[in-house]
Amino acid sequence: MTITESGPVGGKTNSLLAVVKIVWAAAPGKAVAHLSLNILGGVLPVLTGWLVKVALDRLSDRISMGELLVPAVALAVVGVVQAFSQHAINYFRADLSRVTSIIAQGNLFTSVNGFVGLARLEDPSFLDRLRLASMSGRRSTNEVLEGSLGFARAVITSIGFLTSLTVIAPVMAAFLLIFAVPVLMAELALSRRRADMLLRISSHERREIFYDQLLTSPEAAKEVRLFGIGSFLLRRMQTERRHADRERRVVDRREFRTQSTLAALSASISGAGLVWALYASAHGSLSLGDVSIFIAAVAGVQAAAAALAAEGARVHHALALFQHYREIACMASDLPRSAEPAAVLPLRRGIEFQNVWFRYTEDQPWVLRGLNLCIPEGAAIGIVGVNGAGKSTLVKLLCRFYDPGKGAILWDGVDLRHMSPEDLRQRIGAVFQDYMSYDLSVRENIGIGDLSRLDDMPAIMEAAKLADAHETIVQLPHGYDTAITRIFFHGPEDDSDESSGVCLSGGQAQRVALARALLRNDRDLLILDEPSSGMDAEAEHEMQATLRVLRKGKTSLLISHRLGTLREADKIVVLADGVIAEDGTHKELLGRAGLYARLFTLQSAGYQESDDALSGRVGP
Ligand SMILES: Nc1ncnc2c1ncn2[C@@H]1O[C@H](COP(=O)(O)OP(=O)(O)OP(=O)(O)O)[C@@H](O)[C@H]1O
Repeated sequence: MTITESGPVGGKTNSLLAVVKIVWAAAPGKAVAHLSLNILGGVLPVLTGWLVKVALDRLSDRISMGELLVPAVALAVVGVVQAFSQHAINYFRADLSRVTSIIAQGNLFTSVNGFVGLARLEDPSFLDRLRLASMSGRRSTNEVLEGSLGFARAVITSIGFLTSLTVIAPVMAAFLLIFAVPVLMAELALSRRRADMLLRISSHERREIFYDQLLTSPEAAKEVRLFGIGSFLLRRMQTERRHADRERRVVDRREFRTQSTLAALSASISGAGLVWALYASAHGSLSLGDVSIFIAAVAGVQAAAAALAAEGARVHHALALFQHYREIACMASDLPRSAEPAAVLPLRRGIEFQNVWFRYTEDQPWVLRGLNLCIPEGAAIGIVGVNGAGKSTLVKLLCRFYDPGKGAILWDGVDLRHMSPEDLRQRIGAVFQDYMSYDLSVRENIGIGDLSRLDDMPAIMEAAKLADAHETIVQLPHGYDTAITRIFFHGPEDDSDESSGVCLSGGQAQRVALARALLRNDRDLLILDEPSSGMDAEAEHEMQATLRVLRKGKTSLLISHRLGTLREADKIVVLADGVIAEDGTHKELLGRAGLYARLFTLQSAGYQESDDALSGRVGP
């Protein structure tokens, strides 16, 4: 990651403008109403102070009841407006928070979805930032908005009271004004420290969440219990929490020391001022009304100065977090996008890897070292190699989840980098080795293979039949509408209390994933990375027979460790040390007595030893 603290999105002023933009886009009318109410909220305390002074002065002058009525009624009206406006402010605050956070969330995840590749999502420092960005996208717009309005309110109130105080006690006004400066500076420094601390503890918090999920997820529960690692994981989780808490405590202590010292100083100043005002009143130089406005103004200025510092710090802190949000929301794609992408036409000649070198990061070894591979249109290619040989990496490069470090991958002669990644992926159907099972209904689990056919039941059922999943699905409690879930009762859309979600077996879930890929069977390239690894012998046998028919005449890549499933491929490619060690048909490779022949012989021997009777059916 090359993002600096200030980021490529400008400073805090730009972030403030970005918040204003979001708020304005979300609800301009409500934003104006909220702003007006906050300005009113700043003026009303000063108005109340002056009305009390007028009322007290008139009372001590023993004037008529009629003249007293004016400030009394005005005070009552101001009280009513103040009470109403506070509730209206609360309402607009909550509503603006809702509408702005939905826009911020949309912007953030639109940006993340726009990343072409996977590398950022595999980078821990990016994930830390993303977590902070997601948190601040939800909260910081509101924090910045409310903090700024609170700050504006405090400025108005303090100007009003300071002006009042200047009339009665100019020295006191100057004293309070000077004192507000260090308070503000101290609060800003504290908020900067808090924002830095949050970034520092982010990796501890992420690890804590990881252990938390391990301790509560049904997937991990079996091993956690069998190996008895619950308390080991708990200890690790709490170690992470303690690390984060240590950092938090340091900042809390500093805040406590600074804020309590400033509060004590502030109380001493107002105490001294009060003694002076009472003394001046006793000697006749201040009226009763003057004393009341003096007390209100000193308390008001101090409260406003504290609010200024607190709201300023709040805005500063929220803007610091909001920077993470903006950096990610404004981030360009990780892999370059062509300004004028070439059209991705149906495959006619084939796909070619030309001297492809690839490593995941610059400090890791090369996985592919000058790979040259041709996948002719219409050919069924099998890929073989020991664990870690780079088979899945090759597939990920084909889908352009990464770009080669050197060399190029060509689709009918056009470099994948010159195409729109979305258009390219539209032409590919795939089952990945680490396939997903979504907590959605079976229909949706298959339908998301081609969103345009999400409700096309005949097509979904056809894909399920091809993947040999149909018979299992129709026996589920709600057939294709049954949710595959352990998190939600029915599915994320419908979380009512009565459970009818099911948990599929590994092989059944793999068939659903295969059906999802086969819904895209009309695509130009079908990638199958260990598509039947979790299936029983008979199911795998039938599955391979189906796939053989489906792959006939179609461009496809099949990766499998069970070499028997690749026998009928047009060409088998053996990967080793980042290049093609050998290639040819099954027969040719066996005849060459190389790596393929050795692996195949080892597997055949294993099957024959285990059960000669079955070897004809489920051999490698
Ligand atoms: N996301 C990643 N980040 C860093 N290294 C990775 C990543 N994925 C794979 N690797 C590394 O790249 C190498 C090739 O991995 P790959 O998954 O392509 O192997 P494979 O041939 O598919 O292995 P297997 O047969 O075990 O599935 C391995 O050394 C692996 O550790």
